[in-house]
Amino acid sequence: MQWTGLYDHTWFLRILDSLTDGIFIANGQGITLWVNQASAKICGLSREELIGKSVYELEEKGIFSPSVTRKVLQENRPMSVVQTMRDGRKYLVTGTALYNESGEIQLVIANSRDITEAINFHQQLDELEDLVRHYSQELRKIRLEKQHEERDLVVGKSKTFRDLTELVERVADMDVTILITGESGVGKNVIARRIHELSPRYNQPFLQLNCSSIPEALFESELFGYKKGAFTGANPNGKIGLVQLADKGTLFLDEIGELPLHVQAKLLHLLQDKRFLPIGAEKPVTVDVRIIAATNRDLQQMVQDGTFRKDLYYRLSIIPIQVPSLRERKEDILPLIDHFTEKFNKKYGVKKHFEAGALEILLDYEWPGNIRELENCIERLIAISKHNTIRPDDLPPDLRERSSRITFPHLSGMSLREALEQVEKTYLIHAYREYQSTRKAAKVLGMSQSSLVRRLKKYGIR
Ligand SMILES: Nc1ncnc2c1ncn2[C@@H]1O[C@H](COP(=O)(O)OP(=O)(O)OP(=O)(O)O)[C@@H](O)[C@H]1O
Repeated sequence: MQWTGLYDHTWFLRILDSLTDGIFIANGQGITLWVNQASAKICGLSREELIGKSVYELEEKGIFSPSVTRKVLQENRPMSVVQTMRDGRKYLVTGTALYNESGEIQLVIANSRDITEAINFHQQLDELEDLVRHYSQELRKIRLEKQHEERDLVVGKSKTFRDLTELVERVADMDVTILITGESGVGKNVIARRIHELSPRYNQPFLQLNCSSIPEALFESELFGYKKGAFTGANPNGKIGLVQLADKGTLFLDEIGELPLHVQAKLLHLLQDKRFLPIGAEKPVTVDVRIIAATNRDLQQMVQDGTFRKDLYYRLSIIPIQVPSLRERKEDILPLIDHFTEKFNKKYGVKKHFEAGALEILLDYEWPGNIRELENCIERLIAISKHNTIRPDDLPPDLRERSSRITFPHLSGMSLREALEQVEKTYLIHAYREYQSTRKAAKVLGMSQSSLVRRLKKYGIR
């Protein structure tokens, strides 16, 4: 066969027929002129059944859909579509037009390539990646649990707490900035550390800066560091800032609301460009650090007041996590009491426990200082209570008075009169707190207002 033989069109058609890709040729009206064997096979029809048919008709009959030839004719430009055929196989079909001298479409040539395997492969790859991500997080969790046997556990049983932990586990893997909000003592630090420990950065540094503990003038050098001789009084060797020390890891900025405005601007640049300029440096330093911020202040209000940058607020709060107060998840109080009792029994080498009445008061209290207040309270009780059983009258008076339960004083040498006075005092405090007026409280208690006022005075209740 001579090369010149290639110009014989039957030879061209034989070449096209030998391809595994489908070739489908239609004219400018969408009438099928010729298809190669592969294309006929893909369509599930014989060549004779296809030639002469309009692509509009074939599309309507569901032989293929969408028709790339129709799209090329309608939009007058090369097009690609993914077709799913009746046997479920998927094809990437690319259509191109050939034009005549007056610029009208003369032919549309569609090429179909089987991508079923490629798509399946991609899907399998995605599933595999999900699985790897899932198992590596599970492994990190197991490792954490093991470490927590020696260190502190993250305790909680309520639905609110479980939702929170689920959210934490989900966002740990996403390498984004997180803003944790919530009242003081709810566990924002604990959550930030857990996010880091469950993230792929777990074996890199976790550094923490409490922005309320730093004088304004030192913020910039603490976070971003400075070069040799940057200013008088500085360390002559320069200083590496926390941002750089936390490279590849996580930097937790607690009390972010305290960050001065000029440092807010620098932090924003860091978040946007992943680069920063140490004080006195000429060249920026590139870092890969994940920022987690926390606050118990209302940042939105601070934005409105002009004390916190709006752009930084949006940048930080890509994923906001609101940690609920302990009074919004009262179910967690008991497991936390158990946990802290065990922890401080171990610490002080004792075996103390709470009497039911004392537990009731602890469960009933509002805990305005949240988990920190609860933890401190349990530690104090374990450390200083005289007996192994901690009773209601061992609890701090403030806590007893704020509880809405009436507790009966323990038989500890108290006379009946003293015991009754104690009960009376608690009851009066409650009535007064509930109704906020001596007139209303007296009515409910079935006594005169003057007699109530006298008794309140007697017990020093204001
Ligand atoms: N789920 C929990 N299980 C066990 N201990 C917890 C839990 N959450 C918090 N704690 C403990 O409570 C105390 C206060 O927690 P943490 O410091 O994280 O609170 P915070 O919200 O960051 O407080 P602040 O706003 O004052 O910084 C810590 O001693 C911490 O170990």
